[in-house]
Amino acid sequence: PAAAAPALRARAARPVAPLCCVQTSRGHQSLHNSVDEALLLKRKAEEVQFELNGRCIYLVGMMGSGKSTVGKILAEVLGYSYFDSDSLVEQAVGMPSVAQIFKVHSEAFFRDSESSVLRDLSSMHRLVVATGGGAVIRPVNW
Ligand SMILES: Nc1ncnc2c1ncn2[C@@H]1O[C@H](COP(=O)(O)OP(=O)(O)O)[C@@H](O)[C@H]1O
Ligand SMILES: O=C(O)C1=C[C@@H](OP(=O)(O)O)[C@@H](O)[C@H](O)C1
Repeated sequence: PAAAAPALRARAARPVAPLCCVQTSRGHQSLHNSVDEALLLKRKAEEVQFELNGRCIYLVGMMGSGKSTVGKILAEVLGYSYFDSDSLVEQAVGMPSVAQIFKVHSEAFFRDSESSVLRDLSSMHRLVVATGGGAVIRPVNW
C-alpha cells in the first residue's frame, strides 16, 4: 500500500521545484523500486541544486515515511550536512533513545528540546534535516 511520503520543505524566500519521493511498498520486492527512486531523487536534487543556493531542506512526514533515507541521499548529492533532529535531542538530553526521554521525562519535555534543537539549526545553512514525525505538532517549529 502507498505510504505517506515525506514532504520537502526548503527554507526559501522563493519556492523551488517540489521534490517528491513516493514510497510504494516495503520488503524485498520493492528493492529495485527503491534503487530507481534513489536515482530519481539524485537527479531531482541535481536539478534544484542551483536554485537552492545553500538554503536548508527540512523533511517532514509521518514516522517511518522515509525522511532519514531521503535526507541522507539529498545531503550527499547537494554536498550538505545531514542531521536527524531525534539524534540531536538525544545528544542534548544525554539519553540513548527518544523512547527513554518520553518515559523518564515526558513528551512535553521532548517537544521542548526538539523545538530548541530546530531553532538552533534554523540559523545554519547547507543542511538537510530529518525532523521527528511529531515535529509538525508545534506551529513554532514551522
Ligand atoms: N522508498 C522506499 N521504499 C521502501 N522502503 C523505504 C523507502 N524509503 C525508506 N524505506 C524504509 O522504510 C523504513 C523507514 O525509513 P526511514 O528513512 O527511517 O523513515 P523516517 O526517517 O521517516 O522515520 C526504513 O526501513 C527504510 O529502509
Ligand atoms: O516525534 C515523534 O513523536 C517521534 C517520531 C519518530 O521519528 P521518525 O519520524 O524519525 O521515525 C520516532 O523516531 C521518535 O521516537 C518519536
